[in-house]
Amino acid sequence: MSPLPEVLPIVPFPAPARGEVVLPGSKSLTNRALLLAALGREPVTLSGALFSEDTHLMATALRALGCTVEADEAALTLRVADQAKLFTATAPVDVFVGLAGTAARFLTALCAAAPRGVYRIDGVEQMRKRPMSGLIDALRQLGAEIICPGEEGFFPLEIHARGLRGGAIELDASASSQLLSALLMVAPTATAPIDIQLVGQVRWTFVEMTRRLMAEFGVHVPAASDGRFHLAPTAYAPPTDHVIEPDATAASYWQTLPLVVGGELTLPGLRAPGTGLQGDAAYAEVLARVQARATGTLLDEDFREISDTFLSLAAISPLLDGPTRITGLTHTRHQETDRVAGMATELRRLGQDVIEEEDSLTITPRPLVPDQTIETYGDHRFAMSFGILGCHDLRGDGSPWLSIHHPAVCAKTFPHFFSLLDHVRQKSSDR
Ligand SMILES: O=C(O)C1=C[C@@H](OP(=O)(O)O)[C@@H](O)[C@H](O)C1
Ligand SMILES: C=C(OP(=O)(O)O)C(=O)O
Repeated sequence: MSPLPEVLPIVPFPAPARGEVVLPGSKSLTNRALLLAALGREPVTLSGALFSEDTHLMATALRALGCTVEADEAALTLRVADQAKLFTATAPVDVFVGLAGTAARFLTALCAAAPRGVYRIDGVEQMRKRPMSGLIDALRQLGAEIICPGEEGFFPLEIHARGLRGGAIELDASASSQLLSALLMVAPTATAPIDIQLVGQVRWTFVEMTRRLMAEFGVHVPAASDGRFHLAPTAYAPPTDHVIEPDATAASYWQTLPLVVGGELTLPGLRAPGTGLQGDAAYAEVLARVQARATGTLLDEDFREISDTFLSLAAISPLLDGPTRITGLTHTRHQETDRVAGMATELRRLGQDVIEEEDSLTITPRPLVPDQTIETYGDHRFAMSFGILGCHDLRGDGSPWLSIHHPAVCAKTFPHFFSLLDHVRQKSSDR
């Protein structure tokens, strides 16, 4: 794969999209499965795994913590072994989480649950601004010693581990459901039962994914009752082999492309809404409503539970038949970037009428302004979602009219996104 340029002009599709798109494995499932495999005793092979920056960070961290992670990118497998060597280092261990929210939250919980050792965890500058305090508070209530050498409640962290002691605690996971997922996954390793009382709202889809994957790895956690989880100390019993589902969020770009260029794509292995572990599969239902709406009427969609996919729709909203209102977005202001503000800025750059509120965006289509370069703010989803918009043949002559600044940010979850887009464009025009 040749390196992507600093600014990438997107070549419009000359023909409707056709063919098959092989999706990468799910980021959320790969990083959860790596952690859960590390908590087992026997070797575990993950197949269909995602190979990207976020999963590389997770695998590298687990190796730094002592276990073996063998990666075979050609076969898309990750094999976790030598779990007995975890946490055996006598010197402090440095763990780098980059901008990976999953790695950041899951590894913080894992290190705090370690029986011994000193762990220094840090990420990139933007990661130092992402919410951590709910998890830090909860882990401290369970006996963890966590020092924040910078700003209290944010990375970098220094953890002096001595295991988790159990007990009744409160957790505020309103800023990120990953804070709760992280705690749930390590809670069974505590020396006594843990009761987690949630304070504030939680987005449930990714928590359900966590609970269901934990069950596949041998630990059954009853669903929350009145916002309370009860977790008894239980040993993980991972399967020898575990298959990762294709990434439902990554699928959203390819599901959106036919709305932009026509045609149809097949996405082998993608689970239909409600049939797999990923809530983002419900994006297909949003697209069905987009296609069913009467011209000129408002499309009003709550993306709170599937917010990673909101950019996929927002970026192509200039091409839709009426205004689009997208709600449920407040928490996305604290992700890779402030996604609400960034999306408003980029859509306005393209001439769109955008109303930005704390929790929502309302986009009324206006004629697209060509020859603009989309800023990506270090956020993979800006690069990919506007990459799909650029496939629209705005001038009708196949000439690029939209460019993406720093397209390589897609490496966070989908390193070959733009080469795959080229391939699909080629295959579509071959017919
Ligand atoms: O648990 C997970 O795997 C994820 C949870 C969501 O994060 P928040 O709960 O922080 O919104 C989502 O945006 C992220 O991409 C993956
Ligand atoms: C929010 C996202 O990632 P993270 O896992 O870093 O939170 C995302 O992938 O859209």
